[in-house]
Amino acid sequence: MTTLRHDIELPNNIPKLLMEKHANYLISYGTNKDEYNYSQTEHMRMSGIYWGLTALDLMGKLEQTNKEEVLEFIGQCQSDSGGISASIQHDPHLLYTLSAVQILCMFDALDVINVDKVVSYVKERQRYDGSFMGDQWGEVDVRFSFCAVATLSLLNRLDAIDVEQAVQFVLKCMNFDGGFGSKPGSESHAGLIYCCVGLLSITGHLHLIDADRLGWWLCERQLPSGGLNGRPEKLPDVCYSWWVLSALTILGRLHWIDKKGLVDYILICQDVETGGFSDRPGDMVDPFHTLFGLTALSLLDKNFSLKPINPTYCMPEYIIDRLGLKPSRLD
Ligand SMILES: CN(C(=O)[C@H](Cc1cnc[nH]1)NC(=O)OCc1ccccc1)[C@@H](Cc1ccccc1)C(=O)N[C@@H](Cc1c[nH]c2ccccc12)C(=O)NO
Ligand SMILES: [Zn+2]
Repeated sequence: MTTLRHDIELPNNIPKLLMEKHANYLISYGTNKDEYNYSQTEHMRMSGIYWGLTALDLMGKLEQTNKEEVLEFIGQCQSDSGGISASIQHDPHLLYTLSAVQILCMFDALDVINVDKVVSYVKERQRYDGSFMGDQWGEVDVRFSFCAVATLSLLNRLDAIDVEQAVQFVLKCMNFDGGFGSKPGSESHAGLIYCCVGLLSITGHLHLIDADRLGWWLCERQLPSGGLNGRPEKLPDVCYSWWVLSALTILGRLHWIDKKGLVDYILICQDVETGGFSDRPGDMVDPFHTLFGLTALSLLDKNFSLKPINPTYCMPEYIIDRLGLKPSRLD
């Protein structure tokens, strides 16, 4: 009897990587500010800027962006608490504090913010059990542990928090399937696995992971269409290419994936008219899926002439090298 599998059929003509169209899509996305989609994403604007700039840098187009305008915006988003918000006058949060620090590292412009106050904001988010709250309202999620550790390591200030306790909380989120959920007892999810593997890579604790069991769960995400999903029984989605591939790369098991099948799936998700990538063929494109389509292709095949991406930080490798950071990987 046939088991129902959510998946999609791939057309037979696969377009090549349309880099110029993607660069033009991202550059024009930030310019017409009254455009509907732009206005609907104000609550995550800082992350949106990080997605666009990282994608443009991978394509060698960072110098075509308005650096001064971005730096001015970030300076206005740091609150008295030291935390950074998604947009001006919004509440600060670890998610956007990370995005802002990632952008400033790419532009080599950390002087536009008060770094000491960022460090104290992050430090104040850690709880007695090692976990982190995203903001002052107290939601706990292992995503925020990654935000805290990634932010402080980019600032070379990991000394400000209890790293051992942070690692202990991540281990409590590990499930019998080798994966990780958002809190102890939560279901394994590729995005949270990326956060937990990334944190353990930064702190040098990858040896605590069952790499074969987790690697197996991750490569089980690949469907007949070649695409990857984020959990069993879900549809494929371009952004899960990144969450799964970055974790597999850190675990030294990227070769467990059928690369050709995945490359074809990602290329089919390009919009050949407007530029940009969508989650599935035919859907609306957005900067989020455009970044994660490009970062996945960068990990899969050097011949796409994209700059190498660091799997732990989701930032161009040359930036991580410039900062002298060496996140660990299993070989
Ligand atoms: C809030 N987000 C999500 O929940 C997306 C929604 C989605 C896209 N495609 C299917 N669902 N999901 C998502 O990012 O899931 C991956 C994930 C989940 C948890 C932790 C890390 C990654 C997206 C935004 C979004 C909303 C709706 C549609 C498209 C993008 C989002 O901001 N994701 C975060 C995920 C993330 C990346 N790095 C991280 C580091 C720490 C914590 C989170 C992230 C992001 O990209 N930040 O820079
Ligand atoms: Zn997606």
